[in-house]
Amino acid sequence: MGSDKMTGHNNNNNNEMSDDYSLDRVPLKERNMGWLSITNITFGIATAIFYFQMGSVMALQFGAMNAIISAIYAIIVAGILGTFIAYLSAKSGMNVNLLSRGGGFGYIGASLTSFIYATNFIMYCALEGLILVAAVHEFIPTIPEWVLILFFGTIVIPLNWFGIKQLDKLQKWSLPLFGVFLIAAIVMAAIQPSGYDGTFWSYMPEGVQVGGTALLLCIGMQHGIMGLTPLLASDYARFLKPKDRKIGIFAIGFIPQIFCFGVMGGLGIWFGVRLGEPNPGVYIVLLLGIFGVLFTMLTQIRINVTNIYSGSLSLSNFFENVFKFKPGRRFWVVVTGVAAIILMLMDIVNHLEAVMTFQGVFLLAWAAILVTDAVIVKKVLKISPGYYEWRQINLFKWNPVGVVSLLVSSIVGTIAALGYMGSFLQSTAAFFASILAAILTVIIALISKGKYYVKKESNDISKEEYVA
Ligand SMILES: Nc1nc2[nH]cnc2c(=O)[nH]1
Repeated sequence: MGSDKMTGHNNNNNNEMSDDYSLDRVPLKERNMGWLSITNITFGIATAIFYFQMGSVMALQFGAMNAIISAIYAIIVAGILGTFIAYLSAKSGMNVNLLSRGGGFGYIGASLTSFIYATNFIMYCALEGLILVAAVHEFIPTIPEWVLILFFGTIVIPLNWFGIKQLDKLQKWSLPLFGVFLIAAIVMAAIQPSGYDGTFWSYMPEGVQVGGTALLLCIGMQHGIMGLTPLLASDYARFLKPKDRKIGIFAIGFIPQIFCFGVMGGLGIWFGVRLGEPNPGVYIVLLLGIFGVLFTMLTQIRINVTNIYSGSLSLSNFFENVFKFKPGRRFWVVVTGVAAIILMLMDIVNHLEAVMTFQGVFLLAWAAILVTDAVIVKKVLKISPGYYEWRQINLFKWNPVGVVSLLVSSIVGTIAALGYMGSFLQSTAAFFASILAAILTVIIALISKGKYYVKKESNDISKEEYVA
């Protein structure tokens, strides 16, 4: 795609798969996707029934109003971060793996983030796959679970073969079907007698009130996943047409958060309260029968295709940076899929709570560092280049700005999130870790005078791609 000259490395794999760009920015002339197409791809994540579950569990345990307030908080924080990150990606043509290289981490520093990010997608892929396997197994218990794991684990691999254009088609065609199933589920729930007499938002379990500990616990649950959606918007926003940028960054960065936490989470609250059941795997099948299984199949395949896509991009970046190993994105699609299958077969996903807690803190802090670096270090203080360098030849291996900020904030935040610093900090750990990460980013950038961002300034980046 003519980008070899720019990267200084051989990009045969990219040439074969014209829409790959796993190790390279998307060149300006290839940024040709409309905002609606890209927003639609990110809806693959937003339609996951995981968000039903979040809403239902929070409402039944901590009260509907606390669940609603925490959802509004999640939409605002994740939406603001997502919009900024979508802007950086649309301007530079890079996803967060590439942005991190010149955005405060250095190229080995950025491989650290890529690796943790990749493991997160593999774990989510296994988690989402197991939800699907459980629903199908419940309906057809004669098929052994391991067969279902192999089948549904494998099916997402070919669905990722042709990159972003294939994702676009898949999400586009399956969205109307999702809409039909969703409306059917809402109608079926509405015509059933409600398990709760009042309006759904007034539901409160015994002894729980609005605000206080119950609200903090809801916020703590939201923190577990809020960092991920803003970051992964970048895998898709980098393909945005420049002329769609104004509306596009908002559509890609903010609207999916409204859908995840607001619409799906809100429906989860309503279903949970109405049916008195926290598990959508149970109530969707109760409401729709065999169609409930098909609905689950659809939502889980939609989300797992995006998990495999983002996972493969992150693994490509890690192995290129650290081992100079560049077998092409498709190789990493297979590795991500197989790793998720192994996690499912070994049944260890449900024993990774501490790891998931760490990931939640880490992802929000990482998003905060990227945004702080762009807005404060690049734009206000102007102590690092106004563009994002991604070529190893021009980069230092490590930049303490992002690496130290992320390690310190994630470690402190995880200790707090695991409950070692009291119950207030347990629920708010990811938020405070991201504030700490932002402050450290500015302090370390000032102390190091931005020395470790680039070895030498480039003069071949178009002004159009500068973010500051
Ligand atoms: N990207 C992503 N976000 C999620 N949020 C909740 N579940 C998931 C998932 O499997 N993948």
